[in-house]
Amino acid sequence: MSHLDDLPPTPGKYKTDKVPPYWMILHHHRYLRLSKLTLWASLFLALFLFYLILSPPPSPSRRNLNDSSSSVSAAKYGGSHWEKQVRKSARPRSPGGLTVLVTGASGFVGTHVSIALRRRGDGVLGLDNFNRYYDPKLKRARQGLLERSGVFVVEGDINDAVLLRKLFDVVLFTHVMHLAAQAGVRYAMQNPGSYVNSNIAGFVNLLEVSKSANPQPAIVWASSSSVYGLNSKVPFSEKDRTDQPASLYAATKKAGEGIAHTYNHIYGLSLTGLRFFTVYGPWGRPDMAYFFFTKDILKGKTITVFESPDEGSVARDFTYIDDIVKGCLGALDTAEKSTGSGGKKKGSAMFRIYNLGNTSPVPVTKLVTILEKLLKTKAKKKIMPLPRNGDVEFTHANITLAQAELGYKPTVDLETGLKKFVKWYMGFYTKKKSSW
Ligand SMILES: O=C(O)[C@H]1O[C@H](OP(=O)(O)OP(=O)(O)OC[C@H]2O[C@@H](n3ccc(=O)[nH]c3=O)[C@H](O)[C@@H]2O)[C@H](O)[C@@H](O)[C@@H]1O
Repeated sequence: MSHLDDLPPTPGKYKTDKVPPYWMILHHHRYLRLSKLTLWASLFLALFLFYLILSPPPSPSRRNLNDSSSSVSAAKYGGSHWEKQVRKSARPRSPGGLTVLVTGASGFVGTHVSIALRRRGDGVLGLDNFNRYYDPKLKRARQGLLERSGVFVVEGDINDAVLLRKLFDVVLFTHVMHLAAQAGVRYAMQNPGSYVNSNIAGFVNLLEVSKSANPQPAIVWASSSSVYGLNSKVPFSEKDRTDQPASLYAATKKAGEGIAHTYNHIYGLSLTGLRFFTVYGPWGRPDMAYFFFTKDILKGKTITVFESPDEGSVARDFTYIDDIVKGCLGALDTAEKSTGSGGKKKGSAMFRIYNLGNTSPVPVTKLVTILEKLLKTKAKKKIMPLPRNGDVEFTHANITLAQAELGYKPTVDLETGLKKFVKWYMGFYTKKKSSW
């Protein structure tokens, strides 16, 4: 019922000797409405004051964050001491070394790439929001490792344009290694917003700030093998179609490739996308199968192993972290300069996409057998048909292009790589007596 519905629809319809005059009714209704309005206004004011008292002051890292579920901690930056740390970390130690901003530096790939760059004398500044997608203690432990290698990690979010501009003001980055992302294929069904927030909005924010920087950096970023989606032609080549994603994660990574292309086209940013194939190894991600299978096998918990609908095995082109690091460094080293300045394109810049895989897919059942052997424990397995949760049946990389242009040549097979992972896992989790 609208607030007008209780007024007489046709004035003059009522007899004047039985009902008060129209203006009196109107006045009475106005009075009632006014007092109701005052009541609601006071209630709203009280609630607003209550909210103001209870809510914490806004932190810069949340300014552009439209998804609260990523649990971004408050950014800690600014001041002369902070700027000194930033400059020191970003300063190359060898002549001609690169000056690289690594986003997602406390992530799995970010940590390894940052340390490798630092070791060979490049300047590296890390950026990470330490969100709670998986155990932040592991990210903090990686941060400790980075600090011991001389890499300072700024705590902040790629959606924070003010922070990014500040970093580009303090340091003239020659390169950005963009690894900050919302990873994981299956989690996209639970928290779709976090994928849009990091992989699309965050990426655009980074590109916006980079295109306005002087000089513009060359950018290398993480795409994913998942962009091949439901393709059945193997091995996957960069020339193949990528328009059938099976998960929102894949769709956001594919969108990232399109977005990158526009920034290359309009602003002359040099951009290189790397399609990683199921990267694993020490300091890895606890949300990935090889990691939580290890944890569950050791605990005697049942693991679920997916199989194809036709009872065939699900397989992945598992790629060891050291091989991926070499591919990342190869991409940074061969990236040509961006051409734009002052936010304007001056000439065409390079745009590249490469597969970084291992070229030998292994069934997930074989992954379990290797783990059982390394852990000397029989796994309790539940075999289940592959659910429609974003997973694809198999991945297999054609790496000819990366081999020819980046000098990429994977050398570690799954058994050798898992051996190194298990060694790290046992050392890390038993030494720390963690609750894992
Ligand atoms: O290659 C990539 O681009 C992607 O690789 C991994 O995704 P995925 O290959 O699905 O890796 P896992 O989640 O570790 O799964 C590995 C295999 O184990 C299987 N699996 C997973 C979970 C489970 O409980 N049981 C199971 O059999 C999956 O179906 C898959 O075949 C990463 O999680 C993504 O972030 C990355 O982008």
